[in-house]
Amino acid sequence: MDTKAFKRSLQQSENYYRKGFGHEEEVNETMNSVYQSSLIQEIRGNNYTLSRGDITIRLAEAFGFCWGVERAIAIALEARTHFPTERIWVTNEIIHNPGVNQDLKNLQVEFIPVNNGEKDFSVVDSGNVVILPAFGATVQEMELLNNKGCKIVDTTCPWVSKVWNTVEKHKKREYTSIIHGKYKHEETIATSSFAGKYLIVLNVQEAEYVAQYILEGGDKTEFMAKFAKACSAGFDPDRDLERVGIANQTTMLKSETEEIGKLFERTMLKKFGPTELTEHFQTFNTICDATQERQDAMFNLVGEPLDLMLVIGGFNSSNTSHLQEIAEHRGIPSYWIDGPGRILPGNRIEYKTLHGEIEVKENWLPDGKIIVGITSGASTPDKSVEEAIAKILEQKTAPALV
Ligand SMILES: C/C(=C\COP(=O)(O)OP(=O)(O)O)CO
Ligand code: SF4
Repeated sequence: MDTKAFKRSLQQSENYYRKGFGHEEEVNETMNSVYQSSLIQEIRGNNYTLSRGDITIRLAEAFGFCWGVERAIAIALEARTHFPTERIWVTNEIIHNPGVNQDLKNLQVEFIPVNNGEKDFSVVDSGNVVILPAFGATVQEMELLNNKGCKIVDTTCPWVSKVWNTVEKHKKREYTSIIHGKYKHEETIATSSFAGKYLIVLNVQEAEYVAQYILEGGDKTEFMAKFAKACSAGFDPDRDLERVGIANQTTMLKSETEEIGKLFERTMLKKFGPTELTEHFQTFNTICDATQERQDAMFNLVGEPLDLMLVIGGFNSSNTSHLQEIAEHRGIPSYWIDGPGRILPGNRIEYKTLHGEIEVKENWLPDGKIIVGITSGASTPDKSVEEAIAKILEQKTAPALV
């Protein structure tokens, strides 16, 4: 399929919407009352600090809803207002926050069912409204929905679309896209659907393995087993790594994306020499500002003398996982929760570690004076942070049980 031509014709279709519907005022009011927090605003205005008794809360200087997330939720809410009686679907979670997805369900927005790992689009009828989430959707899904005669409301973040344009450029000039991302993540699945040849690398170690293969060759069977689910159909490492371009999932660890880009640049330089470099390597900066700001703020925060960190965001949220990673690598006790409900009575917390286990920690807030750092992912409403702070204050100021 000529994905670029399809995208262009879709954008001209009268069944395709990617802006609001003129209900901004009403929707902004709802968003403010449901997701914003005056307490958090106050703490922001107080040098990101709140002190009560033995406890000091230090907030990261950038956290919470990014522009793309606010935009996606607002467009979805506007679509509900604009199509009050139509059946409305979302192809996936709109963003990785359980509370926000539940809010949409409460408005009778339905999610495409998944059976045996496959989405079942047979439930969608012509004339239904289908929302594409902030991560986007694959070009095949867009085509299918368009052929069905659905109204498509596209909330894909423009930063994500920028990466799609990048892989289109690679494809046009026959570069293989090396995508730094998670091959199972919706955004990376969508991005790879616009790519020609591609290979997805999760981290620097995987990138180093590929770079070494480029320079020295290696065991092709082992290579293909390692990247079986992370490359385009018919991928051949001996043929398809001569010309590479770098792309990324927008929410990966920024420093890692940069390191991977430099690694492939050095590799191609070594293999082909400086005069041939541009024929074999292409890179564009597609790290989104929000990811950059939240990770930079987190690095600043963990440089302070904190007793512990609380990281709030959906358990399937990639950007939140990287905030947790920064704290864990720094050796700070860090608790990743997907909402304030994980802070339990009796000074206990149910949290996720980077390795994926859900654990319960007793006495997670130590006695005496403590400093707690708090941040939240790009899909977490400030209201959740407010509620978490309220629970911490309640715990620390409640009289001890004897
Ligand atoms: C929509 C989006 C980011 C917003 O945060 P999310 O937590 O929803 O998503 P992600 O970090 O990618 O797992 C994709 O860039
Ligand atoms: S994290 Fe960046 S790319 Fe993702 S939705 Fe937010 S602004 Fe867009």
